[in-house]
Amino acid sequence: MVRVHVGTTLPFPSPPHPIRSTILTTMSPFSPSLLSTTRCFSCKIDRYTHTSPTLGSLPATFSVILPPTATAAIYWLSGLTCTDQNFVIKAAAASHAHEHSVAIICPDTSPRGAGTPEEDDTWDFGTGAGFYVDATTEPYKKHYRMASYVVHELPLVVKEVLGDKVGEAKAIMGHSMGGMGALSLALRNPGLYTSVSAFSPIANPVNCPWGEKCYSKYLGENREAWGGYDPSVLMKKRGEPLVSRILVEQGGADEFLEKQLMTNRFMEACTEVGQKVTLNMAEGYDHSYYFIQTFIGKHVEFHAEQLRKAGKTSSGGV
Ligand SMILES: N[C@@H](CCC(=O)N[C@@H](CSC=O)C(=O)NCC(=O)O)C(=O)O
Repeated sequence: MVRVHVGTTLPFPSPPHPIRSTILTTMSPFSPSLLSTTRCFSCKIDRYTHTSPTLGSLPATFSVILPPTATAAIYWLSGLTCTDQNFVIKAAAASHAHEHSVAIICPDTSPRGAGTPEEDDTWDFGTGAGFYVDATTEPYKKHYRMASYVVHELPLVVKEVLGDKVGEAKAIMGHSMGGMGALSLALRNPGLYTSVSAFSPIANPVNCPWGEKCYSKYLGENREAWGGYDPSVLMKKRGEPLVSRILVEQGGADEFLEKQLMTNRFMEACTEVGQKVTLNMAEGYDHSYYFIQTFIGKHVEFHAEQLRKAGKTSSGGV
């Protein structure tokens, strides 16, 4: 096989010369491959695996709901215990993706097989509980880097498998730990996501048992550092609105609301800085995917509208 470094001048005409394209593809550090493909409404539901340099060279998996007319993408971040598939199977989002011509990209919730202490002992730490942070402590910091994975690496892999189909424009949404991740990553990267929404987010992780358990291990005992991944702390620290409006969906019968989620803390932070936020308290709904399935159409429509208004462009992030 001919090996070349990206950037080397090749003795071939410019793309789309097929030989040149083939050679550059073999140089990818991600080596993505399609695990499965199926169809739902007009959408393809594709599942990919790839090598993830960001996650310490472990294999990573993600799913894509892809309507043929998609021109932009919404990233969906799932909650504790999920893989890339919970949303695809349980949220019934394909008809909405089809209706609004947006792709939905679903990453996994943690690295898998990192081999770090206690990662498979409990459901709310380690595997399935990456919390969308970049760990700073040993031995987690080599693999537990879901913030950088979602913000930096995954869009590159998506571009590699979809080409320019969904462009650069991105929105982000998520559930519970993933709702927290969506809000935090949007706040950490102003301008990167055109819009942000959350279902039952863990709104103030530095002050709840799930957050305390994970952040003390991933980020160490200095609680100041935890605030870098806390939507309420980040919003207050920012001191001004992030986007024109944030959408939050919260079940009134959610079993985790008082002890873990504390949605009111995020609402208070938004009020303090003048951030417009719409909180829909949905009476009778719990924390499950039945709740998500009920309201996902509204969120896809919200993001599609913001992406359209933004003219499908956004700037790079940190
Ligand atoms: N231990 C239980 C509860 C786990 C749970 O409810 N997980 C939620 C997210 S909670 C916050 O991030 C979830 O989305 N579960 C997946 C699903 O498909 O419902 C358990 O293990 O079930």
